[in-house]
Parts: sequence; structure tokens; C-alpha cells
Amino acid sequence: MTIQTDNFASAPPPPDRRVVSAGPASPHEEAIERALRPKLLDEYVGQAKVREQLDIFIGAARKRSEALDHVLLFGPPGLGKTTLSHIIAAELGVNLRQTSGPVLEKPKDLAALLTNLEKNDVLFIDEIHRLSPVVEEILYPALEDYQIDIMIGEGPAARSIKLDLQPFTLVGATTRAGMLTNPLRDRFGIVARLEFYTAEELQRIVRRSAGLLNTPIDEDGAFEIARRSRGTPRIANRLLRRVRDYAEVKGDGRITRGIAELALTMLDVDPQGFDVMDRKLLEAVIHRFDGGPVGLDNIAASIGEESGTIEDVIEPYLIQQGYLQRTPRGRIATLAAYRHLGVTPPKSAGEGPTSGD
Ligand SMILES: Nc1ncnc2c1ncn2[C@@H]1O[C@H](COP(=O)(O)OP(=O)(O)OP(=O)(O)O)[C@@H](O)[C@H]1O
Ligand SMILES: [Mg+2]
Repeated sequence: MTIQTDNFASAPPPPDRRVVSAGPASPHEEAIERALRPKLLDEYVGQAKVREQLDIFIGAARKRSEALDHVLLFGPPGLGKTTLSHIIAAELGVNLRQTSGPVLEKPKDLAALLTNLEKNDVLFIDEIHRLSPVVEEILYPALEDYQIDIMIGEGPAARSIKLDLQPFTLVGATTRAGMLTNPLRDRFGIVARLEFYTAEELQRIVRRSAGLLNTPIDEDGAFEIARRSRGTPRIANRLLRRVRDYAEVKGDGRITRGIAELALTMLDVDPQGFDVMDRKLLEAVIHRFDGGPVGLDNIAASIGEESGTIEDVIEPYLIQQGYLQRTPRGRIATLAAYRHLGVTPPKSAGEGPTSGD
């Protein structure tokens, strides 16, 4: 299979987009992502636990010709939530209807979607933590009893009627499980937390994508891209495309470790996969706040980034890699962070929230 992509060797990324930002894909990138998306569970790399669970539950639902239990997918951006929702529908052999929390403004928006579902279909609601309370309200009976209450008419003549729905599966995705209301969270039978990928897993993803893009790449070249991708397939695929451009212009088109290293250094992606924002955050915590503890809002003001972005996009990987700790009193830079920036740590650094006082 060949995938048509434009050749943007000469087009720099828009200034506000970090090359390793896992944040939402631009419309242009979305088209490429769709093409690189695995279609079936077997092609979905990594997330072994989630895959095994889904394999069993999907198999059982299919056997009984029933709707799969509602599924909640959560984890940082770019780890494959949307991809997985499509795979669930494909494996079940049903239609997928896709929407997102902020798009559903009124109860009737959701009602229209729900009443149009066919038996056992999948309804995918992205950013489900952003559903408005009135919309969420009509979702409850839909999830529980496949029924909705809708209001007909206005004023004193208004009355509520119950509508039966076809059995269906809700797949909800969120970067912030903590922001879901309890009644909503309780209605998901399957809750899957997506984890950052290992370098080996990302290497497989890079090789697969390179194959789809018809780009020659060797093992070491793929690994070099993989280990600098912040544990995130979206970033791995993005870096791959940038390195491919570099290889075509500066080399013979083939991606080797040397080419990958040169290209990624040019893009300011360091060997840990950290980019300018990651380093800025660590530097701020270390230099301006004495290594912490420091509150999220103070970090946000200091580096000029929204606290939501820090919490959802920048911080999770730094925490997972052990460069930053989240404590009740604020964020703390660990010894690894000092080492990474080549700064001599104070004696108390990285010993946890109770140290240093
Ligand atoms: N397990 C995987 N195996 C192979 N490729 C993957 C995998 N997960 C994600 N990808 C690739 O990464 C890209 C981004 O994944 P996806 O859009 O599903 O992320 P997301 O979790 O929905 O992100 P967001 O939170 O921004 O919506 C996809 O286009 C896909 O090509
Ligand atoms: Mg998504």
C-alpha cells in the first residue's frame, strides 16, 4: 500500500507546534495518522494487558451476538485511544459513530446519535470528560437500560417520553480519568489505561509505518527514532516523517542511525526524547524554584504554558521516566533531572516530599 503525503522537506512546522508534542494532530496530520492507524487488534503494537482483555471480551460478545460492555480508554495524548476505538468496532464487525464531548452541546444532539445506532454499534465519544452535565444526564439511562427520556413540547404541556434504544457499546476516551464524574465512570464495565510504549514497541511501530510510507529504514535507524519519541506512537510517526525528509534531502533516502541522529539533533530532540518544553520545565523547577516542591500554576506562569497542557502533555512522560515527582506539595525535580541538565544537585534533591525541611 502506498500513502500519499506531501513532501514538506522545506516547510517548517508551525511555530506553536512542538515536534515532540503529543497533543492533538493538525487536520493535515490527521489524514496521515488515519492512514498509519492499525485496523485490527493483531496489528496494534504494545499495551499487552489491554489487548488481551479486549480480545477476550470482544470474542465473548461476538459469540453471544451481544453488545460489548462499555469501554473507557484513558491515557496521555497520542497513545492510541482513537485507534483502539476503531479497532473495537472493526473486531466486533459493527458500525462506529464518532463524536466528542465538547461537540455535544444539547441533550438532543446526543439523543439524535443514540436513536440512530443499530444493534451492537459502537458510539465513540472522545474527550468524554468535557460532556456537559445535561448531556451526561441522558447518557446514564442509555448506558444502563438502553433507554432515553426525552422532553416533548414546552411549558406546562411539556412531557417526558421514554424511547428504547438498540443495545450499543459506548467507548469513551479521555486524557483525564480524574475529571470524570463518579456516576459516569461507574457505568463503564471495561476500563483500560494506556501506558507509554517501550522503545522496542515504538521501534516496531516505526518500522511498520516506514513500510507503509515506502521508506527504507534499518533496525538501528528505527530504534534511534523510537527511543527519542517520548513513549508515544504519534510522536514516533511524526519524527519518522521528518527524518524521512532529511534522509531524502541530505542522504540517499535511506534511514540509518547516523541519519536519524543528525536529523533529530537538528530538530532539537535530545536522546531522551525531551524537547525544548521538557527542558524548559525541568530548568524552571531546578533554577527558579530550587528543585521544588512547586505548584503547577507557578510552573505554568514561569514557562508560559497552560497548566492543563503541562498536566496532560508535558508532565506525564517526565514523571513516568523519573525526572519529576508529583507530590501533594507540588512538583519536585529528581536527581535524574539534575543529571540530565548537568547541574550539581543539592544534598536534598530527589529524596521525596518530606526532605529538605
Ligand atoms: N498501538 C499502536 N500501534 C501502532 N500504531 C499506533 C498505536 N497506537 C497509536 N498508533 C499510531 O499513533 C497515532 C496516534 O494515535 P491515536 O490518534 O489513536 O491517539 P489518541 O490516544 O487518540 O490521541 P488523542 O488523545 O490526542 O486523541 C495513530 O495514527 C496511529 O498510527
Ligand atoms: Mg484521539
